Amino acid sequence: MEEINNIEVVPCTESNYLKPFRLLYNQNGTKKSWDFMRTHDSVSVLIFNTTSHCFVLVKQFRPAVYMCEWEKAKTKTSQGAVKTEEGEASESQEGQSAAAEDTSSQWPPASAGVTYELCAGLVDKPDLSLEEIARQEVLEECGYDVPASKLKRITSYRSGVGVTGAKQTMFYAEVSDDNCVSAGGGEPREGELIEVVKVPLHEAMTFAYDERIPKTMGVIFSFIWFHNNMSPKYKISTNV
Ligand SMILES: O=c1ccn([C@@H]2O[C@H](COP(=O)(O)OP(=O)(O)O[C@H]3O[C@H](CO)[C@@H](O)[C@H](O)[C@H]3O)[C@@H](O)[C@H]2O)c(=O)[nH]1
Ligand SMILES: [Mg+2]
Repeated sequence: MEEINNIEVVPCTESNYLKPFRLLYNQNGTKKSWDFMRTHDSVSVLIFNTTSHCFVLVKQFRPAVYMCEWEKAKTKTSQGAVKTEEGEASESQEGQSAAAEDTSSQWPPASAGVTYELCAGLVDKPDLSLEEIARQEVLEECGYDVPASKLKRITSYRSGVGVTGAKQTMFYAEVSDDNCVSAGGGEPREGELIEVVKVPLHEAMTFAYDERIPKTMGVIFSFIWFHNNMSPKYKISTNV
């Protein structure tokens, strides 16, 4: 799906997206410190297509996920083999010490960094409501034009409580093929490369609990929310 090359890892000294800080404080008389990142809040949207009875998800390459897989592959290489989540294995090269210098020989395939997610976006436009931002993300990433008033707020929660503590607000959008105005795929100007994928309703629970499919907690939670709140309107199979 993706072709990722010319990979370089460099220190992040300044960012529009993350700002690292250290909080020093006393808790019940004990001196403590905690390192955290300031980042944007976000919205996510569970999209259900009533024409095809499918959930509409996005699939994209996530550098942070990829680097976790790279760390894992590196450890395994030093033990003798490179292995990725999908179970692809390759023998490590002869002359391990020389290979250790050239990290490119240890990069896992790009697919190791691709995850299934709800359509989602950062809250980085102060003049827009959460619903408006969610509406824009549904249009840009998935190609469905739905009015903001049709977005139903599911709930909000803190994501990454140890590192960012940012709030994510989740919405539900019911769409039909008539609302589909483009193929989606994200904003090319922002360098977004997103694949729109459909998960049939009857496969949703199996999909949610299949650990071989890398995905966010939002996908799992929202499928369960749908099961609890939208059935019996739409029947969902739960043979897990
Ligand atoms: O280091 C960075 C970070 C972001 N971007 C740009 O910023 C955009 C952010 O896209 P957006 O759709 O607004 O946010 P997402 O990356 O989809 O992140 C959302 O979706 C994630 C998965 O659900 C959640 O973890 C996040 O909290 C949530 O904001 C990207 O496409 C890039 O264009 C960069 O170029 N470099
Ligand atoms: Mg996004």
